[in-house]
Amino acid sequence: MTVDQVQPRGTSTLCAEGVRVAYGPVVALRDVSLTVHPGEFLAVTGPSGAGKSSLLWALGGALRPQAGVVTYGDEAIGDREGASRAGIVLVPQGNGLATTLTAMENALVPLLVAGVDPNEAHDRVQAALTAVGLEDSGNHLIEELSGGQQQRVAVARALATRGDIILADEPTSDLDSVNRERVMTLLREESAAGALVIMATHDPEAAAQTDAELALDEGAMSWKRPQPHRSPD
Ligand SMILES: Nc1ncnc2c1ncn2[C@@H]1O[C@H](COP(=O)(O)OP(=O)(O)OP(=O)(O)O)[C@@H](O)[C@H]1O
Repeated sequence: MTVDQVQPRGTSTLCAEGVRVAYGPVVALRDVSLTVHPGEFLAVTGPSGAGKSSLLWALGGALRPQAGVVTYGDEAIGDREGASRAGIVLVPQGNGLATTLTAMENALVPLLVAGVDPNEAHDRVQAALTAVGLEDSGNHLIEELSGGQQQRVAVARALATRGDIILADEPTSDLDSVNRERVMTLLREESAAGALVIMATHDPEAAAQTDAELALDEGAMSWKRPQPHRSPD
């Protein structure tokens, strides 16, 4: 996919205010607040168990915080269905693909559910698979693909959906350096076209390619590299 094929995106701001997430006695996020604008590319970093996935899931409506609120524009994000309707796309850690469907089928499902014309959906998915270097793998079952190829299918599925917000949980963790750069370029292109992109990562080189870096440590946040527009604390 080339930059001029990337569609312009929404104009709303994603906000989290005082978000707390706990799993029973385990507190995964403590009082997390952030505001992210269209076109921003944000990295979320921190050690294993720091709360990165929990933050992405809360922002994407996939879990409900015990306290605080997530809003996208004027809309409160309360569940995954509403978030999906609002254009929030999740690339989950471990890719979330159905192993007994093909790569093409996995990426087609969300488009067809959203009512995209089947021919257009097919073209979009083929373009996205080509963009991640898997133009010949559309008819392969997910279980026939390597871990890195599966991860690229998950990225292609998100690209084909053309969401306003892409929440990508360690989207480059299984990739070699060539494919990591390919995926990072695609995510940067999405952000340059106005998508709001938030990526959890353990990879400092990937994090360095974003506009800002939010660090989590035992659920508490700090800005390792502040957002360009953000006033100092
Ligand atoms: N479903 C769950 N049930 C219980 N505890 C959970 C659950 N999901 C996450 N946790 C706990 O919440 C904390 C934060 O987990 P989370 O997956 O958000 O961290 P992470 O930074 O994404 O970790 P990693 O880098 O290993 O993916 C951890 O202590 C984890 O064990």
